Amino acid sequence: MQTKQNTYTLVWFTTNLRIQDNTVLAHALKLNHPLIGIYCFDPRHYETTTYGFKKTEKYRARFTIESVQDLKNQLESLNIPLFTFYEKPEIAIPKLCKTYSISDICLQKEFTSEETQTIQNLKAKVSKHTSFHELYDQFLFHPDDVLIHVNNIPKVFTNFRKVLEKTCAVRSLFKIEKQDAIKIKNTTTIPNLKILGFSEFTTHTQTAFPFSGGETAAQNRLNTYVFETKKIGFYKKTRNGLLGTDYSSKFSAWLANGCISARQIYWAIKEFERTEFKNESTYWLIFELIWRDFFKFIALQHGNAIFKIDGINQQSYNWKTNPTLIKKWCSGATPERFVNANMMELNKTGWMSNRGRQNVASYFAKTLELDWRVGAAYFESLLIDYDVHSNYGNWLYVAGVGNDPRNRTFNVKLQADRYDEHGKFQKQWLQNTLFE
Ligand SMILES: Cc1cc2nc3c(=O)[nH]c(=O)nc-3n(C[C@H](O)[C@H](O)[C@H](O)COP(=O)(O)OP(=O)(O)OC[C@H]3O[C@@H](n4cnc5c(N)ncnc54)[C@H](O)[C@@H]3O)c2cc1C
Repeated sequence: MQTKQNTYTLVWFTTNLRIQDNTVLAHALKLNHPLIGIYCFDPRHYETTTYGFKKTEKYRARFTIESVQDLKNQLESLNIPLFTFYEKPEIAIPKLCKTYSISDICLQKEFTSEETQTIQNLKAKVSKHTSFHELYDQFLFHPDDVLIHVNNIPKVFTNFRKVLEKTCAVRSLFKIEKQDAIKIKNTTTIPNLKILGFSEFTTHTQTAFPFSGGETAAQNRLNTYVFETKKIGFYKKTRNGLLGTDYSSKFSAWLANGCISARQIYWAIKEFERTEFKNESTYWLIFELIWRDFFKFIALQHGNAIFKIDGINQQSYNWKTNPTLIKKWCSGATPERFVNANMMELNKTGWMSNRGRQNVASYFAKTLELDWRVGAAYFESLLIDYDVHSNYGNWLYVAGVGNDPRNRTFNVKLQADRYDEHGKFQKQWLQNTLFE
């Protein structure tokens, strides 16, 4: 393709770390200037928060480094250089704009406060002549294709799902082609764990999430889980599991940083249904992807209320902030073995199953009546797959200030009996601690 050579388009990668089916990248290419990519490891993401723990712990930090390394390799194969900095975007990007003549900046459209504030800060610092192009790319169902106004998004998931399934289609996938080579010297490097403030570490031998970050690893997992092993065909039966890599898809971490799109997973499942078989399980994974969209639409609808103690319900409870109880929960030292085992798993691996998350969150917010935002912030710190909408949406839901119409409390003893009948999971994480 002929491109205009004097000016460049900058693609600012955030949580869309892939080249294929990347709406922002595709849009940038249409502007017909040569492309430069940038990714900023934002120092604010690696600071200690007012709750006393890091905003991002080592597990997600390493997964992000791996994802950005893979993105850089993928972009190189398209002749697009990726500049990487350990600097705030509002500082790094204006500097890059001064070095190169950048006419357009393309990025994923965001709608939560920290992200939008960073974008505002940047806009204030670059030339008025630079055009910004912000595009949604994190949804399964594109917000522009959803016929109901965002203010009228149903509060109950089932109603939301039914409307979307009836009235909305998932957009098709597109391929990004190789570009003409451009002569730009890129000497930037990807920061290592040490630079981000961590020591190197080895992956726990019993982790349920032994995977690496990056588009390549995400595509491998998609192929393995769906087509090679056909485990997708048993998903509904296994999804409440606690041990091993295959009880659920494990797509969440790659989805959270955009190494894979929800659309790519959806269309892979459709292909599987067409060529192999279709059953309740193949549908159920799509059903779960709609849950993911639900919390994104709730964030879009309610803005900052998703971070407020009274949540989207404006529901006041007598929340406690007992530091000893919080510490015991975080370190897996409560009177409940099942809660402790899950917290141990999280602390040692950065992973916890959905069943585990529901139980420990319910125990924190409903049984101990602790300020749910502290629990959510702890998850934000530790989880490899932390995603702002899914994390805060689920915490609101479990804490009774969100979208659960039944406002349930989990009985963790009964849950342990049901989902860890022989105590294998509890033994794995509680016994190990005695020998470490
Ligand atoms: C308190 C709490 C906090 C959570 N925090 C996060 C988070 O920060 N990031 C995150 O991705 N998920 C979060 N979840 C949702 C869910 O636990 C994980 O998405 C899931 O366990 C990831 O495993 P998987 O990819 O194997 O999921 P699968 O069971 O294979 O599901 C496939 C995909 O569907 C989506 N999904 C499944 N369940 C949910 C759900 N309840 N809400 C939203 N999306 C869902 C995920 O994208 C997941 O990758 C949270 C749940 C709870 C109860």
